[in-house]
Amino acid sequence: MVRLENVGLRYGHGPEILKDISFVLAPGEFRFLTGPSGAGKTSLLRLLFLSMAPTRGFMSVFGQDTTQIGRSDLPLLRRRIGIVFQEFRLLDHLTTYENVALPLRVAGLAEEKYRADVMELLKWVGLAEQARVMPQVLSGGEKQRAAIARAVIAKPQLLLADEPTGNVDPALAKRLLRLFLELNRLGTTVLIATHDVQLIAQAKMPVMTLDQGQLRLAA
Ligand SMILES: Nc1ncnc2c1ncn2[C@@H]1O[C@H](COP(=O)(O)OP(=O)(O)OP(=O)(O)O)[C@@H](O)[C@H]1O
Repeated sequence: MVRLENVGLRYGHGPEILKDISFVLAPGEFRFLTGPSGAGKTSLLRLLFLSMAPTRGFMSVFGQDTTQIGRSDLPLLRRRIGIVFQEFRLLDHLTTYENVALPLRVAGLAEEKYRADVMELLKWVGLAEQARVMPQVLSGGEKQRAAIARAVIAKPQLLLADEPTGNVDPALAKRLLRLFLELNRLGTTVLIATHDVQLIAQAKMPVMTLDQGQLRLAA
């Protein structure tokens, strides 16, 4: 699904912030990515979402060498990835419902085919009442849940999530974890960057730790 070999990353002429990162994420795996603030977790997710290219090393996503992926290939490849950004990135001109439904609309599905699924997922993440409101009026935790719902609605092959429980209480975090685990059970490969030790303890899934740009894998 994902392979990195001795990947390094620097921003401009700055210091190398990811150093010799090597790991394989096999199809169907569920892993956490943790590490201190500034360790490079978001940067690693940016690489996997193909928002940036490594400055050295080899990387492949869905079996494709990322240096061979052209700009025009990106939209189709990204449709296979669900992503929860730390800053949510909801579209301001769409309602919560429309934001969550967007991946299905983009995939060409007719609304009558997905309306019930979107409403059910909104209910599951506790946003049924907010379906018709615009993102500006949502709280931080509500925005986060909308972003998660949008990332999982199309059952992507790969789910990348950056601090997906950073804005919700422990009970909701537990509920969201169930959503990620269920998605994984249905076949999605999952990588979650988080500081949430409770979440990691509950999931009992492998943890990769980034420290000063270097990766350690702990069981
Ligand atoms: N666009 C950028 N330009 C220059 N430096 C950047 C950029 N984005 C991140 N960095 C630097 O890269 C390093 C890693 O940042 P990154 O956001 O990947 O860490 P993180 O582990 O996700 O941190 P946090 O847990 O606080 O979100 C930091 O030193 C940061 O200042």
